[in-house]
Amino acid sequence: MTILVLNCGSSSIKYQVIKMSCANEYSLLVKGQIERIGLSDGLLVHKPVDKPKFELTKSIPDHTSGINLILEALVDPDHGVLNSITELSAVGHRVAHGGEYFKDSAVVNKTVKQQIEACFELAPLHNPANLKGILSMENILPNTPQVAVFDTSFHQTIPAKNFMYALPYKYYEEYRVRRYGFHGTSHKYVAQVGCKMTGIDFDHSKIITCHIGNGASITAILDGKSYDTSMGFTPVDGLIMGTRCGSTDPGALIYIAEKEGLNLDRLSGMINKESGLYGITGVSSDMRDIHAAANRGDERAKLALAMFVARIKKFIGQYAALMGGADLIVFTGGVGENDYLVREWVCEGMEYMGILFDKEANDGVRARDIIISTPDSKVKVAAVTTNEELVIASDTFRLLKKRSE
Ligand SMILES: Nc1ncnc2c1ncn2[C@@H]1O[C@H](COP(=O)(O)OP(=O)(O)O)[C@@H](O)[C@H]1O
Ligand SMILES: CC(=O)OP(=O)(O)O
Ligand SMILES: [Mg+2]
Repeated sequence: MTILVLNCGSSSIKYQVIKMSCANEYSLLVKGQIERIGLSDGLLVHKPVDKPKFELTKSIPDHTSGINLILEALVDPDHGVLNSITELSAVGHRVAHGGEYFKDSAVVNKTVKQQIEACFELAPLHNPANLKGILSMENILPNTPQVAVFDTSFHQTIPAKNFMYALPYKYYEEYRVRRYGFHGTSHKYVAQVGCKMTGIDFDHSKIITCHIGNGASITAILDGKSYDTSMGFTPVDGLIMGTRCGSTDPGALIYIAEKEGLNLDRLSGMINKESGLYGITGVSSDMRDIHAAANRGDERAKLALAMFVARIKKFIGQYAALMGGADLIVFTGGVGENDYLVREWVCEGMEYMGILFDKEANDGVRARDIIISTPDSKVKVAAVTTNEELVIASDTFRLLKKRSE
């Protein structure tokens, strides 16, 4: 089964073409990504396994134009990996919000599309992009099955004491307002890889996974199950992100809305698209630009970095308290995998909870699975490259196989 996986993030599209012959046997044909969607210098990086890498810088205004660029690259005579798009037997999609509709991945049909759309207002930066991906592929390959894999599924084990908000109970009953959590596919995958690297038993352990990309979330995984997570009803809660504010006093938002006469739409735009690293600095939503500005002496960029790191530390502390400690902390996502300085700053001064950080092992390491705690550290720390696409391909294979039996 030749599967195209599309992972439409808020600022990026990651893709892979994977050939799967059975659940654990696969070969990768190409992986790539489009970055900086919506900024003036969008970038396509296309890395076929058997051919040289291809890169293209151009403005990529939205996800649809991004998908078109990817499809062109897949069949290009020089760096393509397929003769024709019709060689694809299935498409697996990452979908951010599945609400309480989906506890597992699903083969896309009319109802599934309606339910993804029903979650639009809960994940305004993601679900529209995810559905656009599905519809674009449906147009191009109307007879090819598509599977949706949800960020929220892994978090369905979170107990009510951690997923409920202390709002009037009727809003949970009437509207299912609760914490859902996101990046579940990634949190589970990197926790399992981190366990293999450190010899920790995934099913009997306390793990804190930090998925820090443009969107960022932290999860407490107790005995192999998601126990709490920093994103909430929507992906705007928790950590400071590229353009999202993360946890903020709701009273402050009401106050600003009143002062500025913001309607709910503009308030939502403000917390989702104008806040976070971009909002604090006015420079960029991209962490690389924030470092560059801080190095030039920009005080607000320095402040944003300090706030970003402090927020991650606070969540690690909360989750260690909630689980009675931690055996393993994992960093992943664009920042977690590449930004060794952020990893170092987060782990600084954490000896009190048993973290002995290995600065030498960590220094300069980007995009590599590596243990960054010293051998005698009680709490292990690792950086792990996430592979949401592989999990999505496996789920696509599993569901379509089951359907054909
Ligand atoms: N070498 C790097 N150093 C620091 N940050 C990086 C590096 N490479 C990527 N990033 C950051 O990772 C973030 C994007 O993460 P990613 O997980 O790809 O995003 P998304 O949430 O859209 O999936 C951006 O803020 C980018 O600056
Ligand atoms: C849910 C979410 O924030 O996703 P991303 O990291 O891709 O923006
Ligand atoms: Mg992402």
